[in-house]
Amino acid sequence: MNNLVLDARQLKKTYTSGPQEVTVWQGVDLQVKAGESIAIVGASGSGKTTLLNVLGGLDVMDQGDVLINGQSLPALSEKERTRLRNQQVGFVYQFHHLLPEFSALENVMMPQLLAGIQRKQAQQRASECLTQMGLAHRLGHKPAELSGGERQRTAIARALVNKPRLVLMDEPTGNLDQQTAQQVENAMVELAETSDTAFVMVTHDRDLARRMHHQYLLADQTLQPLLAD
Ligand SMILES: Nc1ncnc2c1ncn2[C@@H]1O[C@H](COP(=O)(O)OP(=O)(O)OP(=O)(O)O)[C@@H](O)[C@H]1O
Repeated sequence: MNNLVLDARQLKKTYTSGPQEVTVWQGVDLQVKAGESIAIVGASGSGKTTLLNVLGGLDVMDQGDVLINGQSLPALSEKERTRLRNQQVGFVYQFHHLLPEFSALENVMMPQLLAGIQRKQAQQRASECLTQMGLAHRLGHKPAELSGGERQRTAIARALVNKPRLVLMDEPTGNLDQQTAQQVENAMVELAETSDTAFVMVTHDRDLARRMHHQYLLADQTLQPLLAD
């Protein structure tokens, strides 16, 4: 079991709403191996984003344990968690969150500079990642000078640049028109097929979910394998 990248055990998350404690989900188990891709679908409000944030150490759970590469997130200090996130986890969101005043290349270099990698080396690796996403001709463009699909592919390149073991994606094509979404999806599916990174994607789109190796449904406060419909 040593190629398990993500090992989430018996997770429970609650929110306090006035005098009431509201359970978002409980008893959540999820294991993802290197090279595996999984999709999580579920209705709006079922807790998909909350789960992704807990898996990536951006939010805390009430019970359970999350191990990334065998390291238990609750056992780490905040500083160690930040370091682990920077070096081993990539995030892709529905909105690209690129820095507007920097070029695509500089945006993708950023996580490496934060990790202490030298500028020249960072530049080369960022250029490689953007080229892999079909953006070799857009390195110097700022986000406002890129199309929606190009921005999202830049965000994916940024998530991959530090060679993370795990990539977490929250509705990565949710903000794109159908044709652009299709192009970005194809790029993601190819990545998931060819790399040994583990991918966890939250999506409303069951067709896209089916292109991942395994599908789960978040409903009735639990995570369960999604049966074919
Ligand atoms: N900080 C908070 N305090 C209280 N309740 C919260 C908080 N954040 C989220 N919730 C509640 O937790 C539930 C799950 O929210 P979450 O955003 O994870 O759902 P989701 O499945 O990702 O929804 P969507 O598909 O609409 O993005 C919702 O009912 C939401 O209102």
